[in-house]
Amino acid sequence: MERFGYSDDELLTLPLSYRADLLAGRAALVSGAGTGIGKAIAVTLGRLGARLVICGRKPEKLEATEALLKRAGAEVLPHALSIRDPEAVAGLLDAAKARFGGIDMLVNNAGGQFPQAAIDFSPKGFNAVVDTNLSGTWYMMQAAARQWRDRSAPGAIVNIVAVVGRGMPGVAHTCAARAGVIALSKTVATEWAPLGIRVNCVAPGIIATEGMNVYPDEARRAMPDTNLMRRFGTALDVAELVVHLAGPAGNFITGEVVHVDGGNQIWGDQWTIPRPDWYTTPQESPFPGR
Ligand SMILES: CCCCCCC/C=C/C(=O)SCCNC(=O)CCNC(=O)[C@H](O)C(C)(C)COP(=O)(O)OP(=O)(O)OC[C@H]1O[C@@H](n2cnc3c(N)ncnc32)[C@H](O)[C@@H]1OP(=O)(O)O
Ligand SMILES: NC(=O)C1=CN([C@@H]2O[C@H](COP(=O)(O)OP(=O)(O)OC[C@H]3O[C@@H](n4cnc5c(N)ncnc54)[C@H](OP(=O)(O)O)[C@@H]3O)[C@@H](O)[C@H]2O)C=CC1
Repeated sequence: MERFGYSDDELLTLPLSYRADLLAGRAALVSGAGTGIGKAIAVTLGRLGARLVICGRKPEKLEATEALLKRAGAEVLPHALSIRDPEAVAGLLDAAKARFGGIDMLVNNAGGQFPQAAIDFSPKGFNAVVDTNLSGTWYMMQAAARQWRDRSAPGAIVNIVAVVGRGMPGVAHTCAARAGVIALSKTVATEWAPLGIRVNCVAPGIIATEGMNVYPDEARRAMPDTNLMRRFGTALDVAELVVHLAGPAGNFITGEVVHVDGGNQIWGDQWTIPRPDWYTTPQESPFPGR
């Protein structure tokens, strides 16, 4: 199988667009940091001087990112949990406070879905995706905001979502959850501005990560045709945008959804499951209008 995503050495050495001490003295919490985009975000923040709290369900994935962050000279606190457990999330924020005095930036990257026709979703499958991507992200946002309020400290949240403006056939559950995160983010950007908390979303298009292996070969092969650049984006494309929004360059940006998608929001098919004949061959509608 084709390798998707960066090697550890690439994550540590690829040139960045920011000065090396940009985030010195700041602490960041990144969810889903054991793989793919989350790992690239954590390592990029660490290379720029931030201290890191990293979380995800599987400790062995976090250990790999921890080792990489140490090679980058960053202090790191790994903490295994499911973001679907609100008490565990509260404990995570407590642990971050005990170790670093609190965080300055929260990046909600953990998430995922499986491709399936919506008509076949089971209640358990639909709920698993909504619990992870919407509820889990919310528990993290609220726990961080409460801590910032209680510390009278400012904070920045970046939520990783997806390109959902036109829907995405095959992943309706995630479209519903991500649209929910976008609406939540815009709403609390307003409620929390008086607390000095900024809230933004990043919507990646197709990004080369090992997470892409959940899609069938045929769907993955067609993915470069879904954007104007005719290729996959990289985890660093996403990570550098996160630095912009969470760091000092983003000080006047809140309530925003920034797409890093090669133009997929305006052009390109988005099928993640085989298309029905309806969309591939000329059809005469069996449902004529009156
Ligand atoms: C052309 C443009 C394409 C753009 C692509 C779309 C943009 C997004 C890309 C990405 O996000 S890249 C990849 C990101 N990573 C992942 O998606 C990770 C893989 N997915 C998951 O981990 C799961 O899907 C999950 C549901 C998000 C995890 O939840 P949980 O661990 O609780 O789930 P499970 O225990 O595995 O399953 C619960 C329940 O869900 C149903 N289900 C799960 N997988 C499938 C499947 N492949 N097909 C059908 N149904 C599935 C099922 O009901 C499960 O219950 P049980 O049957 O196991 O009892
Ligand atoms: N790659 C792409 O093209 C796109 C990705 N995205 C989104 O970007 C994010 C990162 O994707 P990517 O890196 O490609 O995929 P990955 O599958 O590699 O990353 C997802 C991460 O989320 C973690 N995670 C999943 N569920 C939970 C949970 N309940 N609690 C804590 N952590 C969890 C996983 O770790 P563990 O299994 O250890 O819990 C994993 O590290 C996801 O939200 C994804 O949906 C959006 C659009 C496009």
